[in-house]
Amino acid sequence: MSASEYVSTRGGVARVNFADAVMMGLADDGGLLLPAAIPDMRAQLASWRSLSYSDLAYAVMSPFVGDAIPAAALKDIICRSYATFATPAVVPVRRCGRVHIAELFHGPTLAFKDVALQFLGNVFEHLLTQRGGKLNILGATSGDTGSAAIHGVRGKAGVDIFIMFPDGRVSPLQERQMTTVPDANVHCIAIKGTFDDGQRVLKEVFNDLGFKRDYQLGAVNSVNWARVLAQVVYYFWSAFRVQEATGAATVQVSVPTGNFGDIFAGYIAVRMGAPIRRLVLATNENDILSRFFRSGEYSQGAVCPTLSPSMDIQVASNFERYLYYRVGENSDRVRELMAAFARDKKIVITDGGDSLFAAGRGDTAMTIETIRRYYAAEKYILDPHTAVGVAVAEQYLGDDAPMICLATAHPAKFSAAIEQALGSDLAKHPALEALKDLPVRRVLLEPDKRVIEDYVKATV
Ligand SMILES: Cc1ncc(COP(=O)(O)O)c(C=O)c1O
Ligand SMILES: N[C@@H](CCOP(=O)(O)O)C(=O)O
Repeated sequence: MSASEYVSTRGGVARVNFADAVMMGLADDGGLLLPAAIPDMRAQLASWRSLSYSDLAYAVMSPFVGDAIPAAALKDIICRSYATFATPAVVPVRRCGRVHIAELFHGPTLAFKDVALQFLGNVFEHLLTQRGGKLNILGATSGDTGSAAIHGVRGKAGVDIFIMFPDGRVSPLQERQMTTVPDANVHCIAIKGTFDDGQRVLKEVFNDLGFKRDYQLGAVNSVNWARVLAQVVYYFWSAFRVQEATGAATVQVSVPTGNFGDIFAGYIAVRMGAPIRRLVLATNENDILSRFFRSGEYSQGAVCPTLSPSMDIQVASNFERYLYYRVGENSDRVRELMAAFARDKKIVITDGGDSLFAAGRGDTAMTIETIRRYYAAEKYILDPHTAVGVAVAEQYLGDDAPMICLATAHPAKFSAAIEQALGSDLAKHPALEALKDLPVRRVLLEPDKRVIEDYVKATV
């Protein structure tokens, strides 16, 4: 079995290579694609420690790409993708009080999504050049994926991008990062509903295989394996940086979580041999995932708006990928469980749990208190999502494995939350200030499969 061949969590798709997996996005049987094998890279760790971010990205990702993209082209794609970041380190890691912050927000749209979406945009461009044809990307966002995906493909030949976002439920600056982009291939759709409604419609449209084929649909959400793969890299990177700084044998990583994409990348990194002892899963009040890891029950509640809007998610797309491993790579069992969840909005796993994960919930009061405390003690401004991760991480400090907290967005994207916590909007970023007076383009539509398909048909 090979890491560069892909299977579906639901077992209904013939094996495909990396290029076909990227173009397929959501698996054609409604499941999610995963590599047929995860390579054990422990023997390589010593030589990986001294690599630059781009060289490490090549080392981590190339076994999963195989011969679908020639080595020189893959290296070029990776270098161009990370040259757009504001710092040569790409992901700087800094000590901040009792934790280490891995800053994932130095890309063009100031959120961790850029790490994967700069890469995916360039992979799409490469594959379209090789294969010909065009691509109509359909995505759903709770705030950050949308603008990162748009900036990954804006102005690229042969690509149109349609992004659905929940009207009134993303921050004003997140919305402007999407709707002020003037390129003719960018189409922003505010939907009357929540992110979960958008993600449901996204999957319904991708499961309409005739429409998917006729309109050459492509996926930028973390249903696309390339998204997860590019995120695996920074788990190794930040673990190495903290090991250098502290001499620790292993680290812990705290991940603010919504759609389970980011922390699932951490899970893959651990399976590859990353020196990570524990993954700390942190949610806001939308706590379906933290409840699952504490109790075994995965049960859907109503989406609740919070100060960390990008994590206002109840149905976590990548949970199905994790479930596949949790039930012993048994796709029949995954199909049964997903059917049960669709029917009952609940599944229960009674296998005694997974000791790799710890989980907790950081609510609004904890988010505000954590932002205040870090500003007072460290003069460091945490964005509200990162603050959720830090608040939960603090419950797991104290053993000899240092704690890395993934900083998933720049605080300037969430000025209302920063103002609420610190009394005034202390976090500004010139790239965001520049958007304030630009004209916006958006349509407002119902979160309905037919409505979205008709809009795509009428636009392309
Ligand atoms: C700023 C921010 N933090 C955390 C998350 C949660 O990441 P994931 O959905 O991969 O769990 C998101 C959204 O994905 C986000 O935009
Ligand atoms: N928080 C995300 C939600 C979409 O998640 P994805 O990782 O599946 O793209 C966002 O910011 O849009």
